[in-house]
Amino acid sequence: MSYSRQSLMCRCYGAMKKCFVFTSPFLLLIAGADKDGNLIQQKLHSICCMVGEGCKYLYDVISDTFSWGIQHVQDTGIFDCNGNLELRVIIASVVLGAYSLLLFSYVWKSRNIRARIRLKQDSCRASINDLKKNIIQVPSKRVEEILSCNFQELRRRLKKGEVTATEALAAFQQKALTENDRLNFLVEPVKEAEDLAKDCDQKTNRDRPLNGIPVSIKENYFMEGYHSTGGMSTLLKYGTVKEDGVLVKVLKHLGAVPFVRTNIPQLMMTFECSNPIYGCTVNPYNLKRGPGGSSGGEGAILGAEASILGWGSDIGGSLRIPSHFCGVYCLKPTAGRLGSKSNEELDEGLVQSLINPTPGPMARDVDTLVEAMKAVLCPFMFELDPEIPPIPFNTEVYESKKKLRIGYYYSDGYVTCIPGVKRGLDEALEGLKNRKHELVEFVVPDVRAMFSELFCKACFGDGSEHVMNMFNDDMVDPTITLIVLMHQFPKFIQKYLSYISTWVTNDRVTGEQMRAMLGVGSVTDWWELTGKVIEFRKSFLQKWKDLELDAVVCPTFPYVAPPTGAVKYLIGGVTYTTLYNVLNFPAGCVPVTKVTAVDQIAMQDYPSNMAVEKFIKKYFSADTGGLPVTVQCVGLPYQEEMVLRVMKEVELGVADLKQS
Ligand SMILES: CCCCCCCCCCCCCCCCCC(=O)NCCO
Repeated sequence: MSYSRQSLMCRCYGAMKKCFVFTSPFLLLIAGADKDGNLIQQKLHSICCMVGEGCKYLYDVISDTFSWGIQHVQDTGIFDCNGNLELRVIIASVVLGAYSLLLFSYVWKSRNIRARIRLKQDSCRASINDLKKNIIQVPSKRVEEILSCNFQELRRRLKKGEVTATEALAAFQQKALTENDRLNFLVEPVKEAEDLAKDCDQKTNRDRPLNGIPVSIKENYFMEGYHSTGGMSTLLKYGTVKEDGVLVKVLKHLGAVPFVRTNIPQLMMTFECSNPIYGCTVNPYNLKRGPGGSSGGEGAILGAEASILGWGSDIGGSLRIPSHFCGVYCLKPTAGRLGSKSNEELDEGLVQSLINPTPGPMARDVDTLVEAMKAVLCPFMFELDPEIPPIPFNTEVYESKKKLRIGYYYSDGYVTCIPGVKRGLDEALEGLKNRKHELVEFVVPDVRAMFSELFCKACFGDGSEHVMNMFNDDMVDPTITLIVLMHQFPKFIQKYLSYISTWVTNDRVTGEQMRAMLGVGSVTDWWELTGKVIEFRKSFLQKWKDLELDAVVCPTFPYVAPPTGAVKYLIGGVTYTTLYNVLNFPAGCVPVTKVTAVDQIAMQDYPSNMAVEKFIKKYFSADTGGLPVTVQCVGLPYQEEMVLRVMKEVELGVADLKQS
């Protein structure tokens, strides 16, 4: 699908609107001015003085522009401003008329957007209700029996014919429908699931590696006949996808049964899970809190045990953050290992290729992730997408008994982890030590610069223009209203606001991030940014090599699931995950513990210098009991098998600790 025509129209419309909105006040001022423009200038001055000293610069700019406007009008002699009332009335009427037109077009557009959203919502609701009515009836005891199987056990039973694929599907559909009423992780059920399951029940198909395993799929994955919107209703206009993406084709080929499509945040660049089409998903452990994002629907469905294997994607933490918030396992592969033709990233035709997203599996134990990776890294996928390096799963690395040298860190130097998260890492490290692995302290480089100067500049290198064009024809979810609103201002005002925000938050990263989102200026700047990313990767790799590490274990995120709607105050935490996207290192998450009452009391000593720390203190000192904590295991590029091995070691080590 190509967005170029829409993009051009949006750009023209957006530019015209901006031009008009920002120049018309000046026209009105001119219309209302006396001969020298004094009256209005005086008013402006007193308003700016009232707002405060900080506005002096703004006043100067406006005042200069205004004087220039008056002068220009007088010089050209087009309008006589010397008290000619009629002319002023004409200017004022034209401006107000144009404003009314703008208002009308806004109302008209909103109406269309709402209608488009309602249509999709109605069709999703109808699909869910249809499934509720027509679901294959399986006795509840049988459902419980199926749901209590782990992946290996379910696969064994399916293979032996002790459980049919149709029964397995019905069990997970039932569970998903029930849990969805409480958590809202469903976008829509997959209608063909029953046919796929029936096909799996043919005896000849039983040997396929994932035969009959129901899998949940994030909404941005391409599936024939389904919309892939990333929560942007404007993309509904392009209709449903015409062909399955690579991973969906591979999963079906392996016998998996995609049975539901799950929710995401609008734009997929935040870790809330809310958008104007499908609504807000909540956390299975605490309904007032979010499941994370952007693969938040996957986090919630797996956390609620209504799926056994899910597929999400990650460019800044979107697999790892929901895993951490919902207490499930995930693997973010090296971008490239599973290719790039599986899911919608909202930028097809306009691709940022410096920091790449990657699809990846989510599950309820390490073994499932291992089996999923073993299965999909197959000749069928390598043939389907020759750009994927034909590297099958390296069982030798995964099963090796060699003792490992593992780096660790408790802090990346920016946002301090809350006590529950630190304790989680303590336990993981103790488990690893007990299993005779060598632990080495690892100091990560300056993540503040990495986040704003590399991650945000790369991801929003066009000054957020592409996404803002899409918002011209969409509703904005309340979770990102502030940041989208800010991008409506001219760049110089955004820059001004970024400095104010650094001062208000006592945190230079917030301002730097805002400026980074204004984009890079030229191709030379982009090349310079590319050079910086390469240099950062090189020096990080050197540090890793100097310490002769096999892997690194560290916090996944500095805090646990936040209240819904609070992410906008807590963005800073994301440096723990974005680091490994900038580096393009594979990373996976293992649940290790849950927040306790003691952890909550220990929040008293949490720092509160920067605004983000104050918010963390506010949101995580209470009501966090029982929320899951994971640790992040990291490996070198294309060493997913090593990451999985370390994850398994952590899983076993922590289990041993709990038993002793
Ligand atoms: C101009 C409007 C932009 C609004 C979006 C809000 C931007 C917040 C600043 C960036 C923070 C980055 C968070 C990253 C979250 C994870 C994203 C991710 O991995 N997405 C996966 C897509 O497959």
